[in-house]
Amino acid sequence: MADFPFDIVAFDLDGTLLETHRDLGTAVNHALTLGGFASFPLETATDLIGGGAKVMLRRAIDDQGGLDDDRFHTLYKAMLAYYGENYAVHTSPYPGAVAMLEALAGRGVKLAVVTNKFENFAKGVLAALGLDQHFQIIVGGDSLGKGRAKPAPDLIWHVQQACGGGSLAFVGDSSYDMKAARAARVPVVAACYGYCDQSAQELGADAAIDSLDQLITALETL
Ligand SMILES: O=C(O)COP(=O)(O)O
Ligand SMILES: [Mg+2]
Repeated sequence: MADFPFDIVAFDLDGTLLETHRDLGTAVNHALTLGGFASFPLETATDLIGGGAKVMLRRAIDDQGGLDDDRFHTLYKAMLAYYGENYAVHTSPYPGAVAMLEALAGRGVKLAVVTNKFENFAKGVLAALGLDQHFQIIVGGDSLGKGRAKPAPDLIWHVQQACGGGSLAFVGDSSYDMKAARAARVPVVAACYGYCDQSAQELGADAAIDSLDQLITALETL
């Protein structure tokens, strides 16, 4: 039993543990350029993140008039290939991430990642940043198959089971995370510094934090 109100803390990745928008945005821009579309400023990539790579490219292309399925698929594959080679160029953990993960582990809490990124990208980027060893399990949008990524509850239940059961709290930055946690019937903390597609109030989390330094106290007072 952990010396903490939760046995397991599961984290979203993009916009929660890692600042990934520059590398994701560069990969989208690579595909947009190949397709003859205008690229966009990397800072605005934050608005496209949350639903996984395909949703991200679809939103960027639909903003410029859309594309037929075959050509979209070609650009999507090019984007994934580019990202797979360049996912840790301008990606870093948010301030306080490592200290917070170590503090939770020191209190006997099991840690997991539940992202809508592809599992191999999530594992690759965490390994490149030297963070993978903190986690008992890392799952992505493709880990359980179609229709089981967030906002479905399945990935959260999967990591809960893989960690041996027990109480779980979830931490995420987007409406996908809030809906998945609600569907899984677990408490959720909103990372308001992330790529939130809604205000803290609209996200309707059980607690909200402005930095990862605030997470442990937020979880203790849920
Ligand atoms: O890459 C995305 O769009 C989503 O990733 P996340 O679930 O880690 O936020
Ligand atoms: Mg996110």
